[in-house]
Amino acid sequence: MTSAAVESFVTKHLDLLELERDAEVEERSAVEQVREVNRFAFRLPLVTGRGGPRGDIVGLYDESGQLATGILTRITPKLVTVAFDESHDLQLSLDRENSYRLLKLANDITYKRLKKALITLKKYHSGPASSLIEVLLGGAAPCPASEIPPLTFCNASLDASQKEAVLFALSQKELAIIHGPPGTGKTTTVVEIILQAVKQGSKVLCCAPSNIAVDNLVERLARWKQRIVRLGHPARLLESIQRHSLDAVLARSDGAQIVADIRRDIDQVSECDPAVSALRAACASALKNKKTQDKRERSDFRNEIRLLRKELKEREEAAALQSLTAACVVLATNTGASLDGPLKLLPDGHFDIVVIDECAQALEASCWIPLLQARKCILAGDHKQLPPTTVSHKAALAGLSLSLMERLAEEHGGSTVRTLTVQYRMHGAIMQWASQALYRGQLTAHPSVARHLLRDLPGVAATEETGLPLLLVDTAGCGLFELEEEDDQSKGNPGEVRLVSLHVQALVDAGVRAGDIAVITPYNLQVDLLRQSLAHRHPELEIKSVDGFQGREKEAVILSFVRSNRKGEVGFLAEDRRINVAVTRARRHVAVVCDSHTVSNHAFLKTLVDYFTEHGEVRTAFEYLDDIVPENYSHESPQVHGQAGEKPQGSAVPARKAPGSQQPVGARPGRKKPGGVPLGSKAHAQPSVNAGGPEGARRDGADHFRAMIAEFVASEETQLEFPASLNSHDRMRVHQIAEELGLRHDSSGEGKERFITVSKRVLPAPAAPPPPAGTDSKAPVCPETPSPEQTEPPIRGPGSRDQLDLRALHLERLQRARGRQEQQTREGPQAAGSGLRKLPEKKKKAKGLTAMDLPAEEDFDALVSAAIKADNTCGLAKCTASVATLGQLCQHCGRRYCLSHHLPEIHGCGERAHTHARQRISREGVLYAGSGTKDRSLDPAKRAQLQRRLDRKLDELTGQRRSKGKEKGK
Ligand SMILES: Nc1ncnc2c1ncn2[C@@H]1O[C@H](COP(=O)(O)OP(=O)(O)OP(=O)(O)O)[C@@H](O)[C@H]1O
Ligand SMILES: [Zn+2]
Ligand SMILES: [Zn+2]
Repeated sequence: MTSAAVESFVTKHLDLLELERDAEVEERSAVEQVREVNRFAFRLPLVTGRGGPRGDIVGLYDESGQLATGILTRITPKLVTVAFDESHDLQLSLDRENSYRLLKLANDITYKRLKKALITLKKYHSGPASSLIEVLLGGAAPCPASEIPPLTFCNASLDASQKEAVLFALSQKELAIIHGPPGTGKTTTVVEIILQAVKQGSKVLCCAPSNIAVDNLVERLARWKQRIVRLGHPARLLESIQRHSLDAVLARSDGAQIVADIRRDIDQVSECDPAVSALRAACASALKNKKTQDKRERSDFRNEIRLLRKELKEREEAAALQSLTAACVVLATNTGASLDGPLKLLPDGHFDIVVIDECAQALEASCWIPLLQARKCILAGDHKQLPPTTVSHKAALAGLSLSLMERLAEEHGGSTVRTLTVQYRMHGAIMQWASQALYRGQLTAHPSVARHLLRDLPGVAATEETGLPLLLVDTAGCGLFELEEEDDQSKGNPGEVRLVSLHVQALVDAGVRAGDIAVITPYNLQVDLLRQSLAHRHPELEIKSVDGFQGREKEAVILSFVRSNRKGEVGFLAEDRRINVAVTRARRHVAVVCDSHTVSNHAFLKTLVDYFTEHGEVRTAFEYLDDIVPENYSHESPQVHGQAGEKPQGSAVPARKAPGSQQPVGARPGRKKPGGVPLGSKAHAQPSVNAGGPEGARRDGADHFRAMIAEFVASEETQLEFPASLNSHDRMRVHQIAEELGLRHDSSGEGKERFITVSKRVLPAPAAPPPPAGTDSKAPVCPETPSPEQTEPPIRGPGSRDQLDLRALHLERLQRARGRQEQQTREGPQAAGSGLRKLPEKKKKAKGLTAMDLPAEEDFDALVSAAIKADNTCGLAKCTASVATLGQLCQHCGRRYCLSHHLPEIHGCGERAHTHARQRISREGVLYAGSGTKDRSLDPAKRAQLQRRLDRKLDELTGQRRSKGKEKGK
């Protein structure tokens, strides 16, 4: 039974590895195109260390082909250090003017080791791992757990779920799985298990897929003064733990002196070899010996060297065996535990337990390298986070990315699994989403973190932002669309880049260190765009796709989900586990920047958006950006004038008021009910938690708000105040509806006090065209209000004041807001007290759209009379030319101008035209002729993309991810 299962498992995985390898080779040839050696400072010559090359193998090429092969020993953003094989050292003379390519060569050793492990597994007949194989592959039930004596925990602060996991792991006979959701102290628990096992006299082989994870364990175990040995090339280990490497341990061992003596002997003899001495002409003794050489002597030298080398090898192996035997815990990457390395020196059955940490991120084949060396295994990890990285999509789908841990957790269910349930990282509100979405609601937040906020950090001010664990900045309805790049799969969204950078700035201004903030986005193009706009301002800020963050944490995390389009297309968006990792990196604050309307078509992201909507603060992008145009209007053609016949004749157009003086003297204050029941209080009766953009909003509870606002529009009221008790998503809807209807909508107040005021707009004179004949002059200056059932953007019939261009209104409003702010600055704080609550200065700056003065009814009267009076003459105040037949409509201000004044720049719309063009660029990612910025804006994106590919490749090489180590055994 087992053998058949093993055989089919092995056959399948050998095939999958083959697929994966082919894909890797293919990808490499794509990457190599961008890797030009002359981008790096090149250090030559670099000499290999003892024991031969162990890092990633690279080839150096010029146009003529391969010049040399070597190994990467160090990579920094500016410098790649390569150790070339000694034979090349003196032949290589690189010309700095020339361009070279450095290619990573196929990592054969890793594949060889993986295959070898699988084949050994297939052939395994009897040995310590026999019953483990039965349990892991043959579907055999694990043996009943053994009784263990009560423990004294080394780490007294373990929580109940951690203690339970330790007891469970120790008592299991073959298999124990420790499932550690984010921040639950999985490594803490694994360390305790190892300490206890060692106390019981066990020998432990401890592995993880990546060098960084292994180093982490070494560090944590070293604190407990354990006898540990870390396998692997010292150059690939963190400096702090290099002293635990086998090489370092050997250097301190008894045999070290003898080994050093032999080594010196070899060197001395070698110097007498003519081939070597030619390279060491400077050596005086070599020169002397050279004279005495003859063929016979030469062969004597060679023999002597051979003997010395043999003795050296024996001595070194004896010393290594001694060190390994003395160690209680041996640590290595999965592939580093291969039996073609130092572990071959140990007798079969030396280890009692194999521990594999981060097991859910390891290829199962790589786990079998250590697994075959013990009778019992303890696997730790979280299969709800990222699976092992694979290059071949096909192989991944066929099962290569299914980790051993995930497979077993599914097959055996709870009987072999213990889950850690107390997490020590996230604010409770951040944790709760992940807990519900992925961990069956099992997680609880430790009291030390449950309520911690950014504002609790030293040096961080208590602003609104630093008091929020969850913030959703919604671009739904704001027209901040993703870029459409036909030639690339990746997506970018410049509007989201702007929002992210405003939010980063708000946090940094409040005193949050940029190094405590991560910006995470699933699309690589967006990573590039974000870096372009943020990296220079905040060098410490980490901007990455999700993968680089696994296993790490940040005080604040900002997510940009990018997708925003009219079709509501999400296509590929990060998979659920990747989103889980992204959110759960955050300790105190998560901000999601997205188009809730588009993104809610992704089932899992919808749970996130819904959760934030219900439990977090929701703001619309309107609150951040003052030059955006509501999506609904962006595809409407400019309103056409032409009902000249309907326009009643009016009096002279009043002169434009000076900036900052829109409010006529004696204006009645807008309707406001401080302390009383706000007008919109009934809006609260129907809160809805469903996320959605404008269209979505229209379908559900937003109908209620729409109806209320419609009622308001039809009334004589100038202002409608919504209660602060509205949840933030409802507030967002109110913003959206008001925006659609061309109403002013302002948020004021802080936190729980935050409320929205919707008010009617005022057009500064010379104003919009007149209302249709017969309309009450007090009728609202708004487009016709759609009925609640209406599912299309409002359509203005010929009878309505369709000349009102909403875009213009929007911009007009912004202009007034600015004027108002300037006025306030001029007049001092007293002037601000007139209407709404005043917001802190900083916030005003950040959002641009804060407290504005309310329009007074006189404004409406003035507006209406202006409108009535707008006749067939040019829109420019001083110009009386007729526009009845030859006029041109300005799409920015919605007025008609004579042919001499129709250009935006001439009649005063230049700024708006510019804004509009910029908006279009950010919306459509297109630059139109004449803008003159194409080169600056697009090419860097491309360049950054290449840079990003390179970075990714380099990241891989540094071995943070799945180790592709191929340490060459001695
Ligand atoms: N019982 C405990 N009491 C207090 N703090 C704890 C406890 N267990 C873990 N922690 C803390 O929680 C943090 C995470 O612990 P650890 O590194 O062990 O987690 P992890 O699960 O391995 O993390 P990840 O899986 O996210 O990489 C550490 O700061 C650790 O000190
Ligand atoms: Zn204009
Ligand atoms: Zn004119």
